[in-house]
Amino acid sequence: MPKFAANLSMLFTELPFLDRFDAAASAGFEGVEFLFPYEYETDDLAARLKANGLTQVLFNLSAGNWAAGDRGIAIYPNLTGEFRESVQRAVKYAKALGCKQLHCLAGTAPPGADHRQMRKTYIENLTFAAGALADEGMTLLIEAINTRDVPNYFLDSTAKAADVIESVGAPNLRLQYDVYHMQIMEGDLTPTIDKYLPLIGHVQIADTPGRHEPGTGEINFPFVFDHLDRIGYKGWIGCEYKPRSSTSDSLQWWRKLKAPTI
Ligand SMILES: O=C(O)C(=O)[C@@H](O)CO
Ligand SMILES: [Mg+2]
Repeated sequence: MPKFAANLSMLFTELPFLDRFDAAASAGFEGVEFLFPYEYETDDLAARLKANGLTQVLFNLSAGNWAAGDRGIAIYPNLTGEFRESVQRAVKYAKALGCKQLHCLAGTAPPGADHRQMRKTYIENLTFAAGALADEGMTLLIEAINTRDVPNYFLDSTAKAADVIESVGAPNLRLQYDVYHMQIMEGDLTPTIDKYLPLIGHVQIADTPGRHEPGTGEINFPFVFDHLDRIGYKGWIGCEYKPRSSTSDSLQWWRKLKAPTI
């Protein structure tokens, strides 16, 4: 069975953020991920991880003003200074939390934007970030995101992400393959995973339509999970979905997977 991490930005939101660590561990998770740690003290986060024996699997570099709709700053030529600061800050948090993977959002490119210039900036920023993370034994991840939820997101296909990874050419830059986004944009999930397996550092899941738990939509998750085992995927799977009702109810698929007779 693959290793599953609870995404604390989406699961257990019935609770204050710091209490979600305890809830994830009580539900049987051994790893957690979330969007951003920056409004919390590293000591408080580290204490929750330690008390619950949890691994911090992943979080994101700052991505601009999230509440205002920003989804990354890595492609903007006028924000390279801010980008570099965000790398330093993320590495500081990651070291304190023992976290080995950081995701870098790209940003959105409105119609008429200079895509060639943005790609150049993106490559330069990723090269800088991958270098800074390599010094700490960490991996940088990029994720293709569906443009229905995030219109104009710069990185919107697995092939484009693979091309960017090749252009940067850093061994610690890898792909975050989000099954939900890629079902919307591409379908053909397991052949795509097979093709890009050597690049995949992290997987995330949600069903579609709705971005709810496995079993609520069109994706055959038992097949996908078995497939990941069969092909030897050794990374984590982040449960990055919005529970259709309560988090506890939404975890029925997970209880079944752990104890198939239930
Ligand atoms: O939206 C997603 O999917 C994510 O993985 C977030 O971390 C933002 O990229
Ligand atoms: Mg994702």
